Parts: sequence; C-alpha cells; structure tokens
Amino acid sequence: MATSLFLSRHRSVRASGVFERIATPAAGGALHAELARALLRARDAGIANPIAIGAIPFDTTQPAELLVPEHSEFFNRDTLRPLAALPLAPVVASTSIPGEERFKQGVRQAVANFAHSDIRKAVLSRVLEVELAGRADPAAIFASLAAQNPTGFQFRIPLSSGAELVGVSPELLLRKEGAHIVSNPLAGSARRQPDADSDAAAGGALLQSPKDLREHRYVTDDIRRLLAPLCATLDVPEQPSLLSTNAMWHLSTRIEGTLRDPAQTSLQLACHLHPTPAVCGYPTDLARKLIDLVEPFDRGLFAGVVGWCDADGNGEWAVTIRCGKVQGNTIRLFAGAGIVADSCPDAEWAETQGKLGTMLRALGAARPSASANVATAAEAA
Ligand SMILES: C=C(O[C@H]1C=CC=C(C(=O)O)[C@@H]1O)C(=O)O
Repeated sequence: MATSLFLSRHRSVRASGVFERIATPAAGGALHAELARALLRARDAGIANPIAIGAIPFDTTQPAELLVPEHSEFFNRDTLRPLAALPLAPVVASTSIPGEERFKQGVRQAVANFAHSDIRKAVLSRVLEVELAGRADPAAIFASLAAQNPTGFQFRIPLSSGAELVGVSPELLLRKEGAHIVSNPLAGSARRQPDADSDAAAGGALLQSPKDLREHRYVTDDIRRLLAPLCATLDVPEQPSLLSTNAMWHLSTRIEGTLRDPAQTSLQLACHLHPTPAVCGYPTDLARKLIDLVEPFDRGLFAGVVGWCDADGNGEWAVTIRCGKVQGNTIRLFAGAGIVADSCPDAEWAETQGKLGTMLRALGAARPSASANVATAAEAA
C-alpha cells in the first residue's frame, strides 16, 4: 500500500500501512462515531498517536475513503528535500466530458434556470480523461505537482480500489486546533497572465468584478451562517483579498473563529460546511439538483474534502479541487466554475481550462505558464 501524504504550510502528514479502512458515508453522521471507535481501537493496539487520513466524496451518501494508518508522522514541509523528478509517460490523448459545446450549453441552461427558480449560483464542472503512453505513476505526478506548486495543500491518497487521488488544492475548508478554527473559502477566479503588468491587472480587475464578488459572497455568507451558532467569536472580513496559484487568481476570505464546544472534531466541522457554495452553489440543495441534471458524470471524490484528523479532533481538511484520479494508464482530471446570472459560457469554459492547467502542467502536457515564474504565490491560511 502506497504512502498517503497531505502537505500544508501548517502541519504536513505522511502515513503508511492500513490499520483500518473506514467507508461509512459521511451523510447521517454515523461516520464520526465510527471514526472515534477506530481511533480508540488503534490506540488499544499500540499505535501511539493514531490519525485518520483520506477523502470524503462530493456526494456524502457515497462511501468515505478514510484510513487509520499503522504509521504516521508529522513534519514541516519546509524541511522536505525537493522530491526527485521521476520519469512520466507522455500524454497521448485527452477527452473532455462534457465537450466544449455541451458544457457551454449547461452554463446557458443554468443561467436560464436562475430566472425561473430560487437558485442564485451553481458550480458546473467537467472531467478531462487523460491517457498516457504508459502507466500513470502517482509518485511521479505528485513530485512534479509539488515542485511546480510549492504552496497550497498537496495530497496523495491511495484509494481502496487501487487508484490514487493526487492534487494540489488552494482552498482550506477547515482547520481546527483546540477551540480555534480557520476556513479560507475561494470563489471568483481569473487566469494568471504571462507578463507581470497584465497579470497584476488581471488580479486587480478580479478584486473589482461585481460578478465575481457576488459569486464569492454566496460562499462567505453561507459559511458565516453555518459557523456563527457554533462559535463564541467569529471573524469574517467584509471584503475578500486575492490569492494566487500558478494558474489562477482567486477571491479569498480567511475566516477565523473560537468554538463554543471544542469537542466537535475537525472532520465533523468540515462535513458541516460541505458542500459550500464554492463547489455546489446557492441554495445548496437546489444547486445540487441542478448539478445532477446538467453534469453527465459522477464527481466521486472531486469537490469533496481531503485531509486528516487526530484522536483529539484536531486536523486540517482542504476542498478536493485541482486534482486527478490516477489508475492504470489514465488520469481523470476535474475542474469546475461557479455560474451566476451574469456568467458567460465562453469565459466559464476558459476558466475550467485555466484550472485544468495546474494538473496538465504537472503531467508535462501544457506549456509552462510564465505566471508560474511570477514571485511567490500567496497561500491560503
Ligand atoms: C470548483 C473549482 O474551484 C472553486 C474554487 C475556487 C474558485 C472557484 C470559482 O471561481 O468558480 C470555484 O468555486 C475547481 O477548481 O474545480
């Protein structure tokens, strides 16, 4: 069984061996008691500081992909030696599901729907099925991804099917340490530009864009609504700031709070927030129905939650975006975009192209963006 990795500026975790796998779906809440029991069993079996690491799917009625490893260690990402570049099989084909026209049609359909319903935002996504000339090696993809994207949350999660989830998410859903919690939602995006002046202008325009500010607001308002009753203090800045990845600018809000009841685990809190309007829409249940209607594939773990949690409930969970599922000779990449009333189908398609660039560059299948050379990207949380 391959190593699980979750890297963060905060605490990074490396885990190996399987003490127990937990597949109980997150919906309904039984998962949390099941996880607490598994961590107790691990302690009884002599594992000193047991943790759970893994991912929860977008649709929380589907099985979780969590495991309690036999061995785990925390380390400081800055002390990690750069991972050696490993040979990657070249990309031979790629297919978008849906294709360009059908995706844009979906955007039109969503916008038309807003006029006749209470839905204000829906996040529509697509898959890019990428075929390599040989086996897609998750270690090689992860090494390339980590070298090109030193910030954010890099993850590598071996799945029960034998496939692996690999990615670098810029978005913190929830971190908990004692009573202190942080969430850093992102929504509203613009592509990075090759030269420094136009790149700075693209970021500046995003910060002023009424469409993107609205798209962002749905997320922060919803997170505030869900966290406020649980918190003694909660700070939600009125205006977003900018966060950059190697491919994209995003509107970002760092939300910080103090829990009234620190006994709630980081995974319980992450599941309480999931799915936020950054990956689903607003209002959540109606947006989910629209997504089911429009998207011609199952999201699986994409747009879910990925991270770790210890036996005290402390932990860190990112939103599972900028990622792919690696199996055999193929890697299934995912990207979505928030659709609101004034969304333009061409721009939303281009946004998904930009987001896919992060994984495609790691596969050596996209031109390196000049923007990747622009000074250090800001980092979530
Ligand atoms: C759904 C994705 O991004 C989310 C996170 C940041 C910005 C987003 C946006 O501007 O639409 C999305 O809400 C994705 O990267 O696939």
